[in-house]
Amino acid sequence: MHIVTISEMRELEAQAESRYGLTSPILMQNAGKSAADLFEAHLLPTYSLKGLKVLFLIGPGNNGGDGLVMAEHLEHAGVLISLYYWKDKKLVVAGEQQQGPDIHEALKTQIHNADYVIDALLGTGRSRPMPEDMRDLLALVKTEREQRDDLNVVAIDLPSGLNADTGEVDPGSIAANTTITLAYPKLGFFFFPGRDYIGDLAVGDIGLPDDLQPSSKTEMITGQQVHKLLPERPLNSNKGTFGKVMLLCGSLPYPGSAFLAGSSAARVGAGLVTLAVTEKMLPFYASSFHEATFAILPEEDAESFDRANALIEKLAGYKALLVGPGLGQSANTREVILQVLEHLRSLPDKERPRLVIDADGLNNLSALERWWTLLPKDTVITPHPGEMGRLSAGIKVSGGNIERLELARTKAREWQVNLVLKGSCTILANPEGKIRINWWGNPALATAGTGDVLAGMISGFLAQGMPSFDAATAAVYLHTAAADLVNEYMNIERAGLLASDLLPYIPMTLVNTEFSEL
Ligand SMILES: NC(=O)C1=CN([C@@H]2O[C@H](COP(=O)(O)OP(=O)(O)OC[C@H]3O[C@@H](n4cnc5c(N)ncnc54)[C@H](OP(=O)(O)O)[C@@H]3O)[C@@H](O)[C@H]2O)[C@@H](O)CC1
Ligand SMILES: [K+]
Repeated sequence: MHIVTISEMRELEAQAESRYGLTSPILMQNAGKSAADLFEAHLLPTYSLKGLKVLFLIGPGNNGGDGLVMAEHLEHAGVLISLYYWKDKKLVVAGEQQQGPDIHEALKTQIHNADYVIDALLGTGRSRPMPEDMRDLLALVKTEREQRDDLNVVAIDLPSGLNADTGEVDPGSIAANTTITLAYPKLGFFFFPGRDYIGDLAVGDIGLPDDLQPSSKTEMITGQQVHKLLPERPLNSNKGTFGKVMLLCGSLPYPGSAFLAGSSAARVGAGLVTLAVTEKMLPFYASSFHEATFAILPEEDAESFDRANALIEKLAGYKALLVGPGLGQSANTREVILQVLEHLRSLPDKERPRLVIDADGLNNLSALERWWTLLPKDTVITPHPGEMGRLSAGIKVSGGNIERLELARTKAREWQVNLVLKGSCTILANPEGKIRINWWGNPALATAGTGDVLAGMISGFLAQGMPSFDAATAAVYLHTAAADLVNEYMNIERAGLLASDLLPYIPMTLVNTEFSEL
């Protein structure tokens, strides 16, 4: 699904009118109806609309207009509606305009009684800081919600005061429990602080014709998209059908990473997983990872040439190679990586295993001048912000702010790689400047070994012949989906997820994509 900026959204609106006669009032009718439908279908699984108390905060522009249309639909469905028009300071309860000197007190009562407050004050037309009286209004809602957690705030299009391009927020903005955005998610939703203000995201349909598409090259990854990307599983198949993946991972202080990455490759459906390990490490893996096969390499103090060659000799017939997790950063190991890269570059396209480089693979690379010139075509790299900083000559990279986006786009082009810049809302960028962003994040993933799982999943998809950018896309989405399942089924509310908990849930995430709403 496209992600749009404010100007891209305006351009679409203009085209809708000039090419299809879809004027602003028509779009607004569609928007308000769609918001009401989403409210009913998704927001109220446990309530009925009849008798529900909903207060609408109505702003001066079209965002307020959307709110009014939504209110009308909900009123027909039996919702008890009150409307507060911010600009005119007018309060209407059940169709009656409230009179009297103290509208402010009457408004406070409405907020106190409401089940839901709909924030339809400002949308994409926000052009300056919020006036004090709008901040005060939202502060009343915020205070009330602090008193009782059964008050829900639903933002129409976006939480008022949020900058839809950058994710910056006004000091008066309040976080929504749910945002019903119209037509397409806005870029600012994916970056902090904005990300924290969106709550659950639903996307309303404003009736734009299918062939009217935004010019943006930025997409939000959706389950439906991933479902289409996943490889077929024909009946007439054997383990060769789904490809072999080789892992150059793990070393004495970090043995677990090869297990985690290899298991993840198998869990997304790779036909065969081979760990390239030394004889010293073999007993550990042979006893913990029964399904793996092994390529035995010389010990780590052997000549790098011999270590690399032992791997290269075994690589024929493999469709994917993962290098890095737990590998260590000795000069000898760096030499091994260099020789393996040289070998991969020398192979014809069809015979070349597709490469994923993660963790110590990246740390080793970043010690080299112009490291990106050493990579074979179609490589995927998966840095977290710290690794990204090292790869980019020491610049500081944030975990979730907007400047990550341009950095990812620029570097993927310059380095000619498929870049997975991890963080909250992981960003993927390909050499052609295409961007995909993962909306879903899960703080429980901030624990050791989850990166190994992600890298393993990517390599498992590559083994099945998926193009590199798509393999990374599917893996990133399913990785957070697996964490959500762990939270749900293991009842993990806050912390305590182990990377290995993800493994048994990965297959379920593949199936679930078929039924995902977004
Ligand atoms: N695009 C589409 O296709 C569709 C868009 N739709 C909807 O329209 C929304 C965009 O509508 P919009 O352009 O009217 O802007 P909106 O956000 O309602 O506010 C503008 C008003 O607020 C004012 N104002 C500005 N800043 C302010 C501030 N800080 N504090 C106070 N006031 C401020 C400004 O007034 P002025 O600057 O003139 O004083 C103006 O009156 C979009 O988010 C979506 O909900 C849908 O209906 C369907 C199709
Ligand atoms: K709003």
